[in-house]
Amino acid sequence: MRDGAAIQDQIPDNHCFGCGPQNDHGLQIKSYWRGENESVCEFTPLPHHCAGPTRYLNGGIIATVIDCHTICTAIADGYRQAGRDTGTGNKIWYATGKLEVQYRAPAEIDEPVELTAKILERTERKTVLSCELKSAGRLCATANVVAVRVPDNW
Ligand SMILES: CCCCCCCCCC(=O)SCCNC(=O)CCNC(=O)[C@H](O)C(C)(C)COP(=O)(O)OP(=O)(O)OC[C@H]1O[C@@H](n2cnc3c(N)ncnc32)[C@H](O)[C@@H]1OP(=O)(O)O
Repeated sequence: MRDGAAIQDQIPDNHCFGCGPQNDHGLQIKSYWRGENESVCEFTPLPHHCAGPTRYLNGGIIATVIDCHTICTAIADGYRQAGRDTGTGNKIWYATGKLEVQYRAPAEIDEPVELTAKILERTERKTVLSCELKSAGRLCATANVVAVRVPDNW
């Protein structure tokens, strides 16, 4: 179950490799709210996103999708906290201050990965999130992320 349109399709001017709709060479992940403090994302790897063995997903790609899913969640939450629809009015941007990933099991290259992010804490300057990544129902990575509010000219 997920709520509304993709968060990334509501954030303007995003050329990010992982989540920017404006980046034709990027991963173009899509994240959706699931309730108040949780968001979900499903990403289908391509064969060239592999690790050394071609059957497993590259760890950098795993970090990137976790990074982008959580930071976009923090951005959308920033708009919610401001009482605005995502992407309306003055831009709200967050950058990754900290991204800590634990790789618990390999993720299959030929299965979609499912990400669930949770907002644990928020202040005016930062949002702390956790994230789980599953492949074929197996927990493959967990992460803690600190998203830091940055000016809209960052
Ligand atoms: C259209 C836009 C769509 C964008 C989507 C992008 C998704 C992908 C996101 C990325 O990949 S962004 C690229 C990777 N990240 C960077 O390049 C960030 C580089 N670092 C910085 O620019 C600055 O260090 C940063 C903005 C993160 C923080 O600098 P500040 O001087 O503004 O922060 P400050 O030191 O005042 O700390 C603000 C709060 O954040 C906390 N903080 C900052 N860095 C931290 C850190 N590394 N770990 C933990 N907490 C951290 C800090 O403790 C503090 O918390 P409190 O308010 O509770 O005291």
